[in-house]
Amino acid sequence: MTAKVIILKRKFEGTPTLDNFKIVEEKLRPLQQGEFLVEARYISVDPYQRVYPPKVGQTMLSEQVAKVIESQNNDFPVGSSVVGEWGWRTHTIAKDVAGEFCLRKPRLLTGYDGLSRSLALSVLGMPGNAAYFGLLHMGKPMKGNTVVVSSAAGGVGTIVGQIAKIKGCKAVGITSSVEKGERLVKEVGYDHYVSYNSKNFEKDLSKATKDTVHCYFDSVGGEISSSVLAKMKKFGRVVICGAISTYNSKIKATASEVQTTVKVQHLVMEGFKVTRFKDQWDEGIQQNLQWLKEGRLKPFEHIVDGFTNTPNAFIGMFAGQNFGKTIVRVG
Ligand SMILES: NC(=O)C1=CN([C@@H]2O[C@H](COP(=O)(O)OP(=O)(O)OC[C@H]3O[C@@H](n4cnc5c(N)ncnc54)[C@H](OP(=O)(O)O)[C@@H]3O)[C@@H](O)[C@H]2O)C=CC1
Ligand SMILES: CCCCCC(=O)/C=C/[C@H]1[C@H](O)CC(=O)[C@@H]1CCCCCCC(=O)O
Repeated sequence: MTAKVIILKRKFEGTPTLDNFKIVEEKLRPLQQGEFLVEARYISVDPYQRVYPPKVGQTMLSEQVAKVIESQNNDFPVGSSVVGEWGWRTHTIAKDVAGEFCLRKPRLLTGYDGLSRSLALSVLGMPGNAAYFGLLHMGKPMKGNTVVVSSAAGGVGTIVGQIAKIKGCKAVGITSSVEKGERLVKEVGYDHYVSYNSKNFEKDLSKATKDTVHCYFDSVGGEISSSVLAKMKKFGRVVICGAISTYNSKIKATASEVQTTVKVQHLVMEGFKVTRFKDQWDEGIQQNLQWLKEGRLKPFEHIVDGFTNTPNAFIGMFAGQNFGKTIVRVG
């Protein structure tokens, strides 16, 4: 068996380009006891792969949903579907990770009858839990609150907006264009959208929020966030999920002055990495699954076909080509 593997050929500098990646072939040896051979079905591309890249020459990191096609491990029989951290590669000799549940441990996908297994990389996986725990544990949205979400049309943002609505809030989504904004309202259920590329951004944001933001779920940072912070209500909560507007910057971003607003408005600003919730992981997955089955949570996935298109999917995500979670469907 020969695997196709995408490695980091050149260190990222600025926005990723095709030249950062190389596809190589790797001949796989026969399985040993305890191992199983997985064939990728869906590969996740995520902003963190830009922030925490592998060393040059090594495989791009990521989770994937795969099928077991050969096995020397009774816990992972041939034909089963698994999610695991195998990176941008078509085939992998996998083994279990000793000990308790962790995100590095291969997990069998069960209970997916009638559902696409790609959901394990979106609503029923890491982005779903970032939305669930980030909004509910830190954003603490209360009925009637106005919740603003940046990168609202993305993998995490499409879920945050829906959970905010489930909790009885008014949801305002920020995105790059009118087209994506209209989809946020019509398809996702946001009450309003604001395009950060509009020359009336400040005015539009004021109108959509009535200058009263109780909770800001921030995935972008930078100037967009300065504008939202200026509209926070006293004792508001700011959840720092990410800062994608800075990830491709060649100059290290310095902190802008938020102290005055945070002080004057008595804001609580809290950041998180979703891995912090590993001990409660299943709570988020099960709640999102229940909402999905009840039709209260809709999955939004931007599916890109073909393994060799994985770098394009990654690059496209930074250019905002996605609506929902970017996932590569292999083969
Ligand atoms: N804290 C945690 O544990 C986790 C954090 N994250 C973070 O959440 C954020 C969203 O991740 P994810 O949902 O996977 O990705 P998305 O699906 O949201 O994709 C990225 C989006 O970012 C937007 N974007 C790109 N460049 C800029 C820019 N310069 N300014 C504003 N928006 C920009 C684009 O949308 P648009 O067209 O609207 O510009 C693009 O679609 C990231 O910051 C990521 O690092 C994700 C998972 C877990
Ligand atoms: C905590 C960031 C570590 C990044 C590198 C890494 O170890 C990735 C681990 C992922 C694992 O494959 C399954 C996951 O869910 C992990 C990613 C968690 C991402 C958290 C931070 C995301 C961000 O800042 O965009």
